[in-house]
Amino acid sequence: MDVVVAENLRRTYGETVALDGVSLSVSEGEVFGLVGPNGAGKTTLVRALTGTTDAEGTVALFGADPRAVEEERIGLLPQEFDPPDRLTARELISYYRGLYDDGRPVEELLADVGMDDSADTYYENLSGGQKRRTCVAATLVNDPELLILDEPTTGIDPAGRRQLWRLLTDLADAGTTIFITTHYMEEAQQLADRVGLLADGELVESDTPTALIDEYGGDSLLYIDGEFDDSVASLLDYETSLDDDRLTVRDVSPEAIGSITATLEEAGVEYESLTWTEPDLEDVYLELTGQTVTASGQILEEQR
Ligand SMILES: Nc1ncnc2c1ncn2[C@@H]1O[C@H](COP(=O)(O)OP(=O)(O)OP(=O)(O)O)[C@@H](O)[C@H]1O
Repeated sequence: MDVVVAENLRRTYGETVALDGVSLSVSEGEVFGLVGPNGAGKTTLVRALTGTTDAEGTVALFGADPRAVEEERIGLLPQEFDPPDRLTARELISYYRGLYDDGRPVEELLADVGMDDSADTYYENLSGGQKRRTCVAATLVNDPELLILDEPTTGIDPAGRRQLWRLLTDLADAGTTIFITTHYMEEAQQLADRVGLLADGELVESDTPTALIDEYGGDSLLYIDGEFDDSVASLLDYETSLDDDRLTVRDVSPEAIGSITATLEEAGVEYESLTWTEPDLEDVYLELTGQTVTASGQILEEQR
């Protein structure tokens, strides 16, 4: 069953087209990762999906209008969620838990997000990552069937991010449907069953990370650094290019690296170092949109 279905969503703000005909669906138990840089339209899409902004097109959550769905079924973490500063993490989660008849135990929620040790610290004194984790716990009080998280890990340090990934993976394993937005390509690649690539309000492509990388990621590359002459390329049965002191060998599997180095050594070619890289979602995004997204979510440059 599809838990989320959006068809042809379009939202403009004056001259700005924030969403330009976005259609997607998320099936029960699936983790859908929506990736894109700042300004791509992620928050507008979350707001359209949750019925908190008026967009053209249609949205159904659990087959119904988002505004008609029982609140118990959904957990939503908006990007701008600013709880009162003078509540502790425990008090904050308790407050949200109190909105439901049958909420989850507060201690369990604190433990789930790794906040048990800082549970009695005022929200204003928590680190950025601790704040965000506390907010995630607040979205889980009602044990939602559908979790919608708008950039939940922005500003969280790598350890905190990985902890949240584990939590979300556990929730997904237990059957929770998750719609998560992020500008971290690695996060989408790690977490999502399916990834949607959003650029300038358009959903450019969506598929499993593996399928996207296979289709658009390009070749794996082996970089061999050393001082070579032009004849080195002819030794190898691969597509190569020589640039300064770097020989790039395309489409090399990890298993083939040994035979390449053996060939070089047999021919008496010395090299300084080897680096092997495989394509990832960043390469896919660049290939499809011409954009590289920085760690802070900015577009580095339009590369074509
Ligand atoms: N209330 C608004 N009024 C005017 N323009 C808006 C409004 N909300 C969003 N926009 C514009 O719509 C576009 C998409 O914004 P949106 O916040 O959805 O992107 P985003 O991918 O969530 O970015 P970020 O990661 O920075 O939050 C941007 O150009 C933004 O400036």
